[in-house]
Amino acid sequence: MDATGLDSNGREFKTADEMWREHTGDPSKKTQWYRDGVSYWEGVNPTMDGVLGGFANVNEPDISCSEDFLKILLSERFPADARRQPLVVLDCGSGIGRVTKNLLIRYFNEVDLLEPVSQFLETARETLALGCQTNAVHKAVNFYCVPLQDFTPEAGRYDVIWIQWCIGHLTDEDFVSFFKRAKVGLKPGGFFVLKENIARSGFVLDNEDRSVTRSDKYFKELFSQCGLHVYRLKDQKGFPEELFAVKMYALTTEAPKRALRAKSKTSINRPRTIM
Ligand SMILES: C[S@@+](CC[C@H](N)C(=O)[O-])C[C@H]1O[C@@H](n2cnc3c(N)ncnc32)[C@H](O)[C@@H]1O
Repeated sequence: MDATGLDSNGREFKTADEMWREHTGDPSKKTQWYRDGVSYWEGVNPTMDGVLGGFANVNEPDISCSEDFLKILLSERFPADARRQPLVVLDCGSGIGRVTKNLLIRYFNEVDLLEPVSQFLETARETLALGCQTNAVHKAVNFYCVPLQDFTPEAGRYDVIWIQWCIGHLTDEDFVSFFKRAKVGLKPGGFFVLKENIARSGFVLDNEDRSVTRSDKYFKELFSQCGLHVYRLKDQKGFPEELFAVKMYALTTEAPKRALRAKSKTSINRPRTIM
């Protein structure tokens, strides 16, 4: 990737590849990169304020904007009158289960959670067991304590794989390899939702939590390497000005169907012989 970037100390990188080489260029550096990322989150309180970096107030606009997006996607891809099987979702980098509890459990019959920090996952398990709309037809089923780079989903289990505010921990190589493996976990018609902070250009490396904020262009280049297509895109609204912009991408394995183009004027108006 040839995007230029900065780290949180103001250091400039001419290319993302230069940054990745420096931080993850050999197996021991890469192991350390992922260890540092998880250690950072292990030191954070398992609370809403903790997982939202001190901005618990963004929970409400975040969930509301995600819900609007999800409703449209489900109605287009899995219309209620055509559904024959229960809806299943995977919440990746679920933290304390904030997105599951406030959104996913209401729309899906089964939710699986994946989170590498065990105290977060335990908090999610306890919160979800305490009711919060969990019942016989809407329930959290599997709790996987693994990082995304080591996870391969069960083939054909998920209608939706939701990935919010965690993909920045993955190197470009692991990003692409994760999505390629995860595609197999989707049911026919299934899709990914990726919700992420967006850099104005290139990338920004956070040296503290070992995560990279990528630009929209950077993400689109990676999606193309994964063989994924942007089916729909929505900008988050209502967040404080000082925060990064946030986008939601719905990604599919098949290219969006284009409406049949009307015959071009030139072909319509072209002189024809009278039969
Ligand atoms: C900003 S929190 C977001 C949590 C949750 N998605 C939410 O929106 O409330 C980032 C989460 O990513 C998790 N994480 C860190 N490294 C990860 C990795 N390699 N794979 C998956 N998740 C990771 C952290 O443990 C943390 O729970």
